[in-house]
Amino acid sequence: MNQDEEKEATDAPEDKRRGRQEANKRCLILNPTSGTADHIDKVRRLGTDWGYHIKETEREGHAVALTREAVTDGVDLLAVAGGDGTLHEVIQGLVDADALDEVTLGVLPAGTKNIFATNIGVTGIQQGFEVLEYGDRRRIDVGFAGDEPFVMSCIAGLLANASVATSGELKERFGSLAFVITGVQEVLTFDGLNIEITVVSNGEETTWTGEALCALVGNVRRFVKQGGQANMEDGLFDVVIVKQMPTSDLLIEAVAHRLLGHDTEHVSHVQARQLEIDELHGEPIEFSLDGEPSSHERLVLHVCSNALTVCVGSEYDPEPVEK
Ligand SMILES: Nc1ncnc2c1ncn2[C@@H]1O[C@H](COP(=O)(O)OP(=O)(O)OP(=O)(O)O)[C@@H](O)[C@H]1O
Repeated sequence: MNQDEEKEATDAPEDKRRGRQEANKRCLILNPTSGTADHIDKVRRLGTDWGYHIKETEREGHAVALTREAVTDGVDLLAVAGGDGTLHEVIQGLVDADALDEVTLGVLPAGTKNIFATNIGVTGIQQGFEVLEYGDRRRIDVGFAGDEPFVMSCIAGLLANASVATSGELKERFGSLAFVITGVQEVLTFDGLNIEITVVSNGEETTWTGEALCALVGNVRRFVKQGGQANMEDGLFDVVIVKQMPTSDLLIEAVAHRLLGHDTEHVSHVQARQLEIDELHGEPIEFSLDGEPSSHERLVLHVCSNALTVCVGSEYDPEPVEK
């Protein structure tokens, strides 16, 4: 019995219904195909116990429309059972309905990677329901790439190709490691990006032009040093530019940066409220927005500060210290 199941076995249903009075209209959007799809019965059962109206997705992109419907229904507590892709669609639905500040959002990790859930201290489905009920509410930043919202990251270049190219089968077998495996395969064939990046930081504009392996823009995720959770409430992106370098240096740089926490020659890190990424030769750049692919020659990114209320677990740290 895992921790989640142990806790579930000791919780009486009447305790579950003793929720917050103010959250009187609740809806749960369930992706029955995410992860290994073994969460369906558990989410349906617990969702009903906790008093949620459950809407199940029937196809790719469906969570956008279901979220818009939930807003029209006047829902004020919205649970998302799925992975990061489902969450991305729900955020898009909230933006479409102009309702980012009208609902309180909680996640029930039922995907493959569940990066967002992990970063806000939600580790299991049962615990996720409890966090929705009793957890702290925090207002986090939402990033926009053009007019498309993202909460975790916008990645251009090598890692975008890797995260998009990672097959469902690989993800199922290897989880997080699948991204690393695909990344190593991709690095051998990747040509690099010819880009200009203009960053607005502390009111000052700085431009970087050159050949890059990738540009990583994190809201919830931090990519430098040991990575981990970024400050999601500071109104700033964590921007990392990894310059083009010989493949043989790449691993050394990655190890120095991630494991040893050293700054390295080929990696620039800056915090910014807004940035523009332009391809210099008019070629489209492949981006990954919260893991979903998109393609642009030019992208303007900005942060909407403290735009979304989310239910966070006790492990969530509003001001994580960079390690
Ligand atoms: N009924 C459905 N049939 C097929 N695809 C669906 C259905 N409902 C949702 N989807 C799609 O499933 C995709 C994957 O969902 P999601 O990203 O949440 O799970 P995951 O890939 O397992 O997890 P993670 O993104 O955390 O690694 C999304 O792109 C979504 O559009």
